[in-house]
Amino acid sequence: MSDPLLSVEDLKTHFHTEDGTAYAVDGVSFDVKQGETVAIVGESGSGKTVTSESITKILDMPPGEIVEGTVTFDGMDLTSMTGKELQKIRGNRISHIFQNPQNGLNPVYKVGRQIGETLRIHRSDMSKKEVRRRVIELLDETGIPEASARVDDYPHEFSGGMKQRVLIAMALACDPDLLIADEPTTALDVTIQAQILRLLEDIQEEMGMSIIFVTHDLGVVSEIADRVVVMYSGKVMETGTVEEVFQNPSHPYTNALIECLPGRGRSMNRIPGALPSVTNPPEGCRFHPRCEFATEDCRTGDQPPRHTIEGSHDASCVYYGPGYDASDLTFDGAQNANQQDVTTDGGER
Ligand SMILES: Nc1ncnc2c1ncn2[C@@H]1O[C@H](COP(=O)(O)OP(=O)(O)OP(=O)(O)O)[C@@H](O)[C@H]1O
Ligand code: NI
Repeated sequence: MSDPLLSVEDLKTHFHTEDGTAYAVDGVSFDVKQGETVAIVGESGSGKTVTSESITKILDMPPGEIVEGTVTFDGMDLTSMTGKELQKIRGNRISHIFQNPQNGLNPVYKVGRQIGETLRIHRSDMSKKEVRRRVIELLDETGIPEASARVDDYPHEFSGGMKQRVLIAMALACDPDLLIADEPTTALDVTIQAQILRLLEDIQEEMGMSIIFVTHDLGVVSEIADRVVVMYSGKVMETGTVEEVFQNPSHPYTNALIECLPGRGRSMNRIPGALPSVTNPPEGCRFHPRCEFATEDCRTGDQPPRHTIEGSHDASCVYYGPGYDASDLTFDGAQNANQQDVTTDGGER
């Protein structure tokens, strides 16, 4: 089997704040294979953005610091690279798109010029004419009508959804191996969200890049991802393929997230209880204070190891380890969790 394109191993990204150390990402490991979409999912504050921004080190450091771990991309360790070396990778081999398309564009420059900028930096052998032609092509590919005219428009002349398309065009300009999309549809209305998701799927099919898709919305995950990384309080709770995780949610946290989907299980809107403090997280499993199955073992020591359930499916829960019987995790509404089609509507807060 070939090596994964990206391998994040035991990543710890902490912030030094006035209130102490914030353990935002605290020992996260996962792989992304060539051409696959991996969704990072979890409630607000679980460390999804910090994880994804640690990959290319676009975090503010300080106050952030990668205190441990490695990020291996195509055989290179990104964590030990200099800023200059990383600049050659960002926007070129790994590009990011973000939640708010407003912030990604400079209001004073035409969109075509802004997309072309990426090409001028990373593809300096291209002529002005070639850059313009490629920019129009990119706008066209990302579904902007009359691309050859819109290339000379300013950002304010585009709607929110169209701005996000422009930013996707910019991210794709250099044909990246990995696209990191952090809640790219959250700021858009529901119909536009669906269009942008479809666009990303189409583009991936055509270009074959890998995608890391960050979202708090499990409904979106089942539509777009191949594999899922469920995060909670800076830790990975469960990973597996979309089928494995949706048909057989194994960590009580994942199950609770699925129960929160509209029309599911107990139909609660949110998991009862609050996220733990980021500066003073609980011992043991970080989810134990909210977990109805927690035992003494869950309340002490470190986060439990990620026990394999089957294939690539694992869960960081003592019930899958020695001395426990996983069938004691009697999830309410587990039978409902077998239905595969989950809709995107209603998932947003
Ligand atoms: N610059 C910073 N300084 C201090 N703490 C930070 C900083 N950036 C993030 N954090 C903390 O790190 C934790 C993880 O934040 P992160 O943004 O990764 O969460 P998230 O899972 O992406 O949430 P959301 O769904 O709201 O985007 C949070 O508790 C946050 O307060
Ligand atoms: Ni985030």
